[in-house]
Amino acid sequence: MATNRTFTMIKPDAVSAGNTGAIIKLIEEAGFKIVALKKTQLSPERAGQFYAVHKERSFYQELCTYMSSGFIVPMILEKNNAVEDFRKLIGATDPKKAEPGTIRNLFAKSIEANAIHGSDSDENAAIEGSFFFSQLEQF
Ligand SMILES: Nc1ncnc2c1ncn2[C@@H]1O[C@H](COP(=O)(O)OP(=O)(O)OP(=O)(O)O)[C@@H](O)[C@H]1O
Repeated sequence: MATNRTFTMIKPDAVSAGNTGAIIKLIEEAGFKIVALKKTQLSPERAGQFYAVHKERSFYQELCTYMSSGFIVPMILEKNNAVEDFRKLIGATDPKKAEPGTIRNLFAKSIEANAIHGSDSDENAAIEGSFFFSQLEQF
């Protein structure tokens, strides 16, 4: 199961810019099925927990402030080879380096406000999905 799933969230810059629908359309057109979806907002503390792996990085506090600044749309997605294929679909962290046609190339504002998150491994996809969704919601 885990190898066919990934976790994503549309970040505050893209939600507030009204790009949620356009981004979900690209995700579905790329063959991903939506398993779970919600609109929510993180507190700075919850954002800090989600990005705890980055707590020694210089941008950590700024990232937590940004990620709690508005609504986000977390989702669990399903597709063969989901983690790798989704990282390709969203493109590089820095939108200036993201391939044309990728979600970050099309919608990201900066290396921080980069429109969307994608899990980097099957293990993290499962952990991150469970951060936002109960077992009952992950049918
Ligand atoms: N140099 C930076 N300055 C500011 N913010 C950054 C920087 N590098 C990364 N970030 C922010 O931290 C997030 C996590 O960084 P990471 O290196 O894990 O990138 P990623 O794996 O492409 O992104 P994500 O985990 O969100 O999919 C980035 O998506 C971005 O929002």
